[in-house]
Amino acid sequence: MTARHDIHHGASENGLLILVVGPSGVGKDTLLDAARARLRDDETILFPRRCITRPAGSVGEIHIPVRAEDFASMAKQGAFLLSWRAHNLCYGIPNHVRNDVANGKIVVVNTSRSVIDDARDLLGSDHVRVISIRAHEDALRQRLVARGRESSDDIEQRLRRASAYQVDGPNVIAVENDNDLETGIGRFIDAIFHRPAHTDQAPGNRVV
Ligand SMILES: Nc1ncnc2c1ncn2[C@@H]1O[C@H](COP(=O)(O)OP(=O)(O)OP(=O)(O)O)[C@@H](O)[C@H]1O
Ligand SMILES: O=P(O)(O)OC[C@H]1O[C@H](OP(=O)(O)O)[C@H](O)[C@@H]1O
Repeated sequence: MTARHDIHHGASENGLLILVVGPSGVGKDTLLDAARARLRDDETILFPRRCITRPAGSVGEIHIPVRAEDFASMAKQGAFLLSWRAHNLCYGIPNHVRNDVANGKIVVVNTSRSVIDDARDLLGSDHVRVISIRAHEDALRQRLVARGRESSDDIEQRLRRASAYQVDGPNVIAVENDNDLETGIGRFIDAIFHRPAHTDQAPGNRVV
């Protein structure tokens, strides 16, 4: 569903789109919210809200609510840099992000694993970093149930999707979010700045 436009011309050397990916329940929005709060004084780093056909006021992420009947026409009019469908919802990253990256900003967004290559095609791999949040499969279920946003059927559907994609290619940083939240936040912020961080990557059923 992603419109293809070439923005290689004129892109700033420093601009970077950071895609935060991983299976539902792994902690993407939680880590993003914490980083957004801690880095709020850094004008070079932006955490834009996503357009989602999910009603406003849902548990968790603060998003830009879009009516399902409007989403397709918005996508056709080029409103989104990236867009995809998942969990019976439509998601869009607003198109202004392309200019933010071209102007040298670091833009951090929660996206589907299915649009990583679209982003690389659109912005060039040098301007895309992928932060792949990982956790044990059993942690995903516990967290989705505790979050209480989805029905049990939706949770099972999300868990089935957990291992649907492999995250690979250039400039991918894995962040383990199995431990306490503060550890996960520290690792996530290190990955945004691409600071080498200690990761005790224990074996087990990790979900990339
Ligand atoms: N390290 C952690 N330890 C314990 N609980 C966590 C940790 N990280 C996140 N959580 C909790 O797990 C639940 C799911 O987190 P979150 O909504 O951020 O996941 P997500 O990857 O954004 O999921 P989705 O893609 O479905 O939105 C939340 O209730 C959150 O508080
Ligand atoms: O499984 P994949 O395609 O990687 O991710 C599918 C969707 O699940 C998550 O959405 P939400 O935050 O749960 O609404 C991701 O942000 C993405 O939009």
